[in-house]
Amino acid sequence: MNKALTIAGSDSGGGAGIQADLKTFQELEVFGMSAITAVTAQNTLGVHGVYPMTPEAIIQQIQAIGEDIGTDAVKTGMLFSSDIIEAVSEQVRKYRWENLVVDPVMIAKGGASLLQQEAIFAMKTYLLPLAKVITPNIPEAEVLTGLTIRSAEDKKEAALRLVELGVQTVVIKGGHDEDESESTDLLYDGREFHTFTNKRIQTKNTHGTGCTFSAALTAELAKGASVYDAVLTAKEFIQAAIEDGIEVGHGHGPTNHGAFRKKKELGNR
Ligand SMILES: Nc1ncnc2c1ncn2[C@@H]1O[C@H](COP(=O)(O)OP(=O)(O)O)[C@@H](O)[C@H]1O
Ligand SMILES: Cc1ncc(COP(=O)(O)O)c(N)n1
Repeated sequence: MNKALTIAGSDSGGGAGIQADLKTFQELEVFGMSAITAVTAQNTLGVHGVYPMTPEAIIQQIQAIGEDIGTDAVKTGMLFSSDIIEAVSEQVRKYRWENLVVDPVMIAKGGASLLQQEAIFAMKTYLLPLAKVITPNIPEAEVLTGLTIRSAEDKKEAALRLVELGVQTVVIKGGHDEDESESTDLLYDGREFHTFTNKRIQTKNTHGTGCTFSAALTAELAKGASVYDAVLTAKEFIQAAIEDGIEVGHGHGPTNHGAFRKKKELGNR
């Protein structure tokens, strides 16, 4: 069985972070492992508390996996501080983990900060150059490039700049796009642009969409898929998960991580 490791924050509400990643790995038949960078007290209404782990505790979790089990792919999510980013980058380099997906998580949907402002330098300097794929949403791509992104052309310009930072492939996600009918993700690998477009689903239940998308992409890379094919599957996975979103809590509910498998099983009958 192929293996994937997520290095990210815990979401007590179960829709985003480590919980979303592990559910997604399981659904895509990859053995999931985790190194927790921070514990958040979170539900569908927002983030109520953030408790970062020490860099030592994070390093030890990663080493426990690196020294014994190993992994076929790694993703990072919420990393919170420069110290954590530096520690994680050093471990990824040490184990030569090349299938690295960096989801540069910065702000939760409700507005809470999941990355300190000063950590953006460390993210760009130490972590992004190690990444095979980075998956910023539009506001994150704006912070990383200093550009304002409104049009499809702006997205392309931002992708070009992000590849200049040393990343192999950039996927700028379109969830925050102004387009009301579609959600388009843009892939750029330093040579070609590809777009992945699906119908925009009108729903408030989008908690954890970014985490789930990047976890699906990581699981597919762990199984040996090309980046293009992994993005294609991740896009299908998130579309099904949003379509079948779960009504729990009083705010932004989670997506349904089981929907993609259910849809495939129905299609195969
Ligand atoms: N309402 C929606 N309908 C269809 N796809 C969506 C919707 N919202 C987000 N997506 C898709 O979900 C994935 C995550 O995107 P996004 O919401 O931008 O990430 P984040 O959670 O990091 O802000 C992308 O593939 C995006 O196109
Ligand atoms: C612990 C943690 N990590 C990440 C997110 C971002 O979630 P989203 O996928 O909705 O951007 C979150 N809300 N909580």
